Parts: sequence; structure tokens; C-alpha cells
Amino acid sequence: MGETPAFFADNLLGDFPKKVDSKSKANETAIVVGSKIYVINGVDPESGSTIGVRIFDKTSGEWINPIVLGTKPEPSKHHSAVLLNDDRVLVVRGNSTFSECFWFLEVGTPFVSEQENTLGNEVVAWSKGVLGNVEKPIVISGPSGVGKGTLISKLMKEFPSMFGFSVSHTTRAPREKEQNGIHYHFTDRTVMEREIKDGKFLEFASVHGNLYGTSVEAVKVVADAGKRCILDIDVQGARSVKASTLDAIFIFVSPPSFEELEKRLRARATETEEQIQKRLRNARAELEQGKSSGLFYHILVNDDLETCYEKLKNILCLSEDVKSARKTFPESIDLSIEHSVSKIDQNLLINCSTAEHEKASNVYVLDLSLLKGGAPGRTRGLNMYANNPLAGDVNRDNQLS
Ligand SMILES: Nc1ncnc2c1ncn2[C@@H]1O[C@H](COP(=O)(O)OP(=O)(O)OP(=O)(O)O)[C@@H](O)[C@H]1O
Ligand SMILES: Nc1nc2c(ncn2[C@@H]2O[C@H](COP(=O)(O)O)[C@@H](O)[C@H]2O)c(=O)[nH]1
Repeated sequence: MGETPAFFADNLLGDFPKKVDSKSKANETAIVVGSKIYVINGVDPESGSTIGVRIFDKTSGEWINPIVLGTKPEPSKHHSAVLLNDDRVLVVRGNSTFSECFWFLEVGTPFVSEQENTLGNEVVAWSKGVLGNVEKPIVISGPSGVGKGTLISKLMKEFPSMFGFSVSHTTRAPREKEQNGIHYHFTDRTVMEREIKDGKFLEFASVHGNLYGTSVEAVKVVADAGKRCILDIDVQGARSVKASTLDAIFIFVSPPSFEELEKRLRARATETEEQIQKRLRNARAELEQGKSSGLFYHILVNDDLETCYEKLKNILCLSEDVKSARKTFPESIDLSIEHSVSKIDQNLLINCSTAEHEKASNVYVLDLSLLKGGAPGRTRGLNMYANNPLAGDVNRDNQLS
């Protein structure tokens, strides 16, 4: 049995408050769940290592080192912890950007129980909290030259904070204006084949003689930014996504005629004649599959661009109201050592006020009512807004001063 840290030895014996934020000078938090106390050690970032978790079993008086699953948060000099629903602990890391601030330690969720049964050991599992009510990803397919990229660019331009593009990997050579990491991750076939074997891809396909694929990371990056992911992939890729765990909306874009498709491909002038011929041959098969496979619930004919774009927005329920309701989250908040957190119903109040900054609007409300997902991936649906107690008004538009 390990040594009980002095700061909460009394609590182990006494009436340790349940469901209450706890904080210690030793950068450890202790959370009571039934007969167990979960001790989270923030670790001094200078000494490295990852954030640690131990369990004290009050019944046996023993310390347990659990198997820790999921991606762990980076060490943090100070953090707070709050128990939610008796099955997960919300950890708020100090001095952190939003994307690294909120973490969930699952201690009694169905996932953890299942893993405990399989592994025959005490298990805890981390998942990262992601801001925003990210909706289903959108898969857009259609023959080469039909206008998928054009429609996606318009959507991203009009709703920059709402949509994020899944940057695919490809073995084809970059076109003149294409940038690595923005339009594609341009890569070698041998490297990509190895990464496919290593399970790094959600889907991949051989398209027009080259390999194309969506990495798991490409989709995660978009979701972590609190945005809805758009995938521009071929029909084979769409089929693989449909068979995967990613729950997406599938849209097929069709040309008004084959002649018009050919005209657009030629006018784009990005392919050689041989490549154009190959793409047109493949287009016939893609059009057939797109319309008859039952894979695509939405089929859009891209005749007049503006009309087609409006129809796309209708499918995605992008009315003017939705547009104006959507606001971006601030980049980061300063959770100094002084911060405190408290839970009221489904809201977590994070108070970062200090003596010097007491006039500043630095009380934040984290809305936990729409949580989705969880370990071993991400816990999504966190919503946050600033609450200025001095003005007595809640600013739900996230416009932090
Ligand atoms: N509705 C439209 N009317 C006329 N031209 C269009 C229309 N939509 C797109 N285009 C043009 O057609 C060409 C092909 O469009 P785009 O590159 O977006 O196709 P794509 O489907 O993304 O092709 P690929 O699959 O090869 O990437 C571009 O030059 C674009 O400007
Ligand atoms: N299955 C996948 N298909 C993809 C992916 N990224 C793009 N594509 C499709 O390839 C063709 C050709 O694209 P181009 O940029 O060379 O013109 C087009 O139909 C895209 O939809 C991917 O990751 N997976």
C-alpha cells in the first residue's frame, strides 16, 4: 500500500465531500466515487511525464494503479476536477487553450466497465472535451470536374467557423496552385501504403490511377476545432465511410449532362488529354453507382452553380437564422492558479477572477447538457460562454471582452 498524501488523509477518514470540486497545493485532486477515491496528479510540466491517476479503495485500504486508456492530457501545473453523473470526472487544465483545457476521466461508464471485464483490471479512460455541437460529417462525391471542390469552397468561405475540410492524402502530383497540407497531403505511394497498413486511414481508394485516402487524423483535426467535417471523396471511399463507424451525411453531385462535365474538365485545364480521357471513362461508372447504389440520400444536379449551392445549403439546414446564431469561440482562457470551478445543474462555472483583474469579465460558463461521445475518443458537445458577474448579464454570444 502506498503512502496517503497528507492533504487528503483527513478526508479519507472523515466526511470527504462527494461531487465537489477539490483542489490541493500538491497539484493533486481527489474525487470520491462510492468507496473509491480517484487521485489525479497534474505533474509538474518541467519534470515531464503525463498526468497520473491512482485509486484509493476505502474498503480494502489499498492503493490501486489502474490501466489508463485513451490519449492522456499533457502535464499541467494546476487543474481542477469535478465529478459528473458518478461515472466521469471533468478535469479543467490551467493556462491552456480551449482545445487542451477540458478532459474527461471516465471511471464508471459502460466503456470502462466493458474494458474492466475484458482486461480483468481496474480501468480508467481519458477523452478530450471538444467545444461545439459538431454535427454529422458531410461526404460529397461525384465525378471529376462536376464541381464538388467549387461547392465546398463556397461553403467554407461563407461559413468559415462552421465547416472544416478533411485534407486527404494523395500520391498524385500537386497542381500548380495546390499547397501541401491545405488541398492535400501529397505523399509517396510506399509511405502511404505503409500508413494504410498501420491503420492510419479511415478510408482509401485507387482513383484515376493514384491512391487517395482520408486519415483518421484529418477528420479529428476538424472535429477538435469544433467544426463540421467535409470530405470530398470518390464513391468507393464513400462506401468505405458508410461501412465505418463515422455517421455521416452522403451527398452525390451530378452534372447536367456528360457533355457539360467534359467541357468543365477541359476548361479547368489541370489534366493532360490522357488523364481527361481516363477521368471521363471513370465518370460513367461513378454516375451509375452514385445514382443506383442507394448510398446517397441526396443527389444534387450542378447545373447553375448558385442554384446548386442554395440546394446544398438547404440540405444542410443553413438558413439565415442558423448563420447568425453561430459564433466562434475565443482562442483561449487564462485559468490561473487562482481559478475555481463549481457545478450548478448542467453548468460548470469557471471563475478566473483575481484581485488585479476583478473587474474583468473572466467568469465562464461551460454548458455540459449536450455531451456526446466519450472515451476512447472525444467527448463532444461542450458549449461555453462568458458570464460577466459585474454587469449581471450572461453573454451567450461568446463575445469575450
Ligand atoms: N455549375 C457550374 N457551372 C459551370 N462551371 C462550373 C460549375 N461548377 C464548377 N464549375 C467549374 O468546373 C470545373 C471543375 O470544378 P471542380 O474543380 O470544383 O470539380 P471537382 O468535382 O472538385 O473535380 P475533382 O473531382 O477532379 O477534384 C472548375 O473549373 C469550376 O470552376
Ligand atoms: N476515396 C477517396 N477519394 C478521394 C479522396 N480525396 C479526393 N478523392 C477523390 O479523388 C478524385 C480526384 O480528385 P483530384 O483532386 O485528383 O481531382 C475526386 O473524385 C475526389 O473526390 C480521398 O481521401 N479518398
